[in-house]
Amino acid sequence: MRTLQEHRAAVLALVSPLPATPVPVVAALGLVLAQDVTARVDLPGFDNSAMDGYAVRAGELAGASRENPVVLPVSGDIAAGDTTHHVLAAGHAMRIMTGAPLPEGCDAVVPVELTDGGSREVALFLDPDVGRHVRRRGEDITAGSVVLRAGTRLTPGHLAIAAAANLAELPVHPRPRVTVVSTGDELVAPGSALAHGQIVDSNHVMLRALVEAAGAEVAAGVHLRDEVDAVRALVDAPPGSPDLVITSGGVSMGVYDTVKEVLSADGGVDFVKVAMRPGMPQGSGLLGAHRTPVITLPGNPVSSFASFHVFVLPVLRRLAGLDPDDDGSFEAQAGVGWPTVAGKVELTRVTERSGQVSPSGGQGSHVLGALAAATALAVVPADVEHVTAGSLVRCLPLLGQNRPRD
Ligand SMILES: Nc1nc2c(c(=O)[nH]1)N[C@H]1C(S)=C(S)[C@@H](COP(=O)(O)OP(=O)(O)OC[C@H]3O[C@@H](n4cnc5c(N)ncnc54)[C@H](O)[C@@H]3O)O[C@H]1N2
Ligand code: MOO
Repeated sequence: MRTLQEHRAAVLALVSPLPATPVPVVAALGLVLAQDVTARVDLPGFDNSAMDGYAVRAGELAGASRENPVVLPVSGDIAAGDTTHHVLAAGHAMRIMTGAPLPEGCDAVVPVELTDGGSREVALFLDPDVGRHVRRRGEDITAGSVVLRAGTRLTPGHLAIAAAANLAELPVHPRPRVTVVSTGDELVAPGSALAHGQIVDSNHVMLRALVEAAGAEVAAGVHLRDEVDAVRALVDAPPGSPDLVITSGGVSMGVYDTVKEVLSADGGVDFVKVAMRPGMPQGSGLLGAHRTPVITLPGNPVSSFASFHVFVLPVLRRLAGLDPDDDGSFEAQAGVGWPTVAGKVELTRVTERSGQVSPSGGQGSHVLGALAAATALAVVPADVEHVTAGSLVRCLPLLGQNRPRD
């Protein structure tokens, strides 16, 4: 039997980061930068006003106050977006708006609230320092400087600075595209009339949602019956031409476990037992002549869900250009004690409350109630047989939860 770490290493060895590609800055949210990027312009690009008010020469307003205003003629208006090169004549003020370029000769701005608001001449009540309410060219960023580093997962703030630095496209690792395949003759779509022995294909919905919650894209989603020809067609040409195929079901010891039968014969996929609960039967490899990476997950819904978090998520992170190990794991205190299986890593579905974790309900690999209630998986090492209340356990946050992750 493999350890969880050994199988994780085996699946990670199947992939490398997807090659960098330029993507429009508006479409880059959540993607990972493949190279450092540098500003194309200074930010601000020109000296400009931080206030709606009057452009002045500070030295001409010495001693100005509400009681002793300095009155100057107003020689014009400058709006944001005005591309004319204005010059502030000595002994004059110009009306200026927030973001408008300063006229030559101006070294301070008096906010309109500290004036009488005049349009032909203005009484100014402020004796400003040089540079007051002025945003200097390049004070935020200078052209040619690195604004974002390779490896950054792009947030709205990152996109704002990239756009302001006048970058139309960013070199990123594209979003990994995943084909989700559920297998089994017993499966029908949600909302169907269920004949005896049939169940709803909930793994299909769950795995697609996990793919999206992990920041990847569903290339195609299919349900296959336990038929050799159907699985062989998947080997020959996975729908959606994905970067990764994930399957659920058909990997254990049953006589209708067609995924295992066909994919082992295909030669590219190894089926192994991993010392973990749930999720013992696993498979991975490179599918067919096109060598698309594939991870075969067990059919039991909780097993599929837990296996996704420990095997598929790191692979998606690596494809996306992220560190697979930087998965947001955290330590928490066990709020209660609970028994675990000896000799296998146990992935207990837990809920977190006030910094403590407790099992979220029944732990059978078919029990969806506890899965839906959980916020994390407690990763209990193989040599632990009983988690004692108050001990520290390592936890992996569940995808789609509102915990901070990059
Ligand atoms: N003799 C043995 N039997 C089993 C073993 C074993 O070692 N020896 N391992 C058990 C373990 S552990 C697991 S996990 C399962 C894995 O089985 P498969 O991956 O082959 O999955 P199936 O047999 O197809 O289904 C198992 C279970 O899950 C339900 N299922 C399957 N697909 C879906 C789906 N898309 N949506 C919802 N539910 C699904 C299915 O109806 C079964 O109840 O094998 C054990 N058996
Ligand atoms: O390994 Mo299975 O996933 O325990 O039910």
